[in-house]
Amino acid sequence: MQVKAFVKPVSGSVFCLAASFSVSCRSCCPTSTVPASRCLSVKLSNRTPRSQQQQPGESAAPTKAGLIDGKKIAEDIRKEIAAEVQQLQKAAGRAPGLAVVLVGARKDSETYVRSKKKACAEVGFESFGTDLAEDVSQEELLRVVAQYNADPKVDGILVQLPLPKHINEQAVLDAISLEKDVDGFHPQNIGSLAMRGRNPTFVSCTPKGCMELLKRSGVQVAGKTAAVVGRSNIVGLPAALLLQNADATVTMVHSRTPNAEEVVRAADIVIAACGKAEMVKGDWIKPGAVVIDVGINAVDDASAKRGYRLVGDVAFAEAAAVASMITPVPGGVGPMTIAMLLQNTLEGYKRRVASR
Ligand SMILES: Nc1nc2c(c(=O)[nH]1)N[C@@H](CN(C=O)c1ccc(C(=O)N[C@@H](CCC(=O)O)C(=O)O)cc1)CN2
Ligand SMILES: [Mg+2]
Repeated sequence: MQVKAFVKPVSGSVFCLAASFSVSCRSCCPTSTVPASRCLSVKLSNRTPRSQQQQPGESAAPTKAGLIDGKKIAEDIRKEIAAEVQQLQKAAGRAPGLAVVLVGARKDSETYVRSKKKACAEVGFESFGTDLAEDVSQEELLRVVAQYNADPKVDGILVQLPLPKHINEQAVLDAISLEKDVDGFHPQNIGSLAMRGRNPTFVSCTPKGCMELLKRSGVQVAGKTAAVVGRSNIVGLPAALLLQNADATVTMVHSRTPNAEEVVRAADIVIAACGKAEMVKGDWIKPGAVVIDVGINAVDDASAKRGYRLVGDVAFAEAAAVASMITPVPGGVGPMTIAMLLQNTLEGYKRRVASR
């Protein structure tokens, strides 16, 4: 079996799965603490002339994939944001502000909202929160959104999804001011993404996080073939548009695609966001492809502490044996969603401060 080395300098986040390192060496990452003598990447790249080495996303013989460490990349981004906030807030006279609206008591939503507020505190943002009962009226929810739209201390607003069935979700998302739509779910933001020459005010966090993972892992997107599995407004559609805007040739795969496996197998870059546990199998993956797994699915596991474990939309072990790089679940795309939310809020803050 040919084992490939990473040759492009990448952030401290793609690490050698085969060598079981949790951080990479300095040839992979300038800030890494692993000595080069222990790094599989270095050993292998010493063997092959640089010009002959395979780039991430280019096809080659089967290989052990490098892990794209979203948790570490998200941490790096939070540090960058914290440093920028420190610099900006004195002149601005206030910190960036994010308002988080939670409806009901879903455990997962409560966890995500808590994580978002914690992340705000970590980077020096002010967070505002409104928790509403499961049976809140749409009118009351819209009133809360309108209040935050008018609040000068609030740069970003998000309503945690999913919402209870009796609420018209799209009507609520449409009510968030375009300038504060840090989730990027407003139809005008998605529409602008689809049009050449128009930039959205905000790009939705999960697809933006996928692109950031590719960028910080040294994956060249331009000229590559990409498959996006899933066509949701929140992830699949914007992810496909972002890849296309980055000059990839993109095919979307969904439940009515007759030749899904074939389409995915032709792709240099795969973004899996179909919400079905381990649906994308190892033999769907083109050797050397880069795999970004958006799925977070809980599967029963009596041996796990919580009684379940999380898996992605990709059969990880099988795909990792074929891909050149892959994101894990957990610790891949998930943490990037919150890092991108912070980045969007900072962008909104900077625009609002500059326009005063
Ligand atoms: N208004 C929004 N609602 C929802 C969004 C969103 O972007 N905006 N996305 C998801 C939930 N979500 C953030 O809200 C989110 C999901 C997962 C993670 C994450 O870091 N997951 C961890 C695993 C966590 C665990 O152990 O359970 C990981 O993948 O490593 C962060 C944010 C739906 N709603
Ligand atoms: Mg556009």
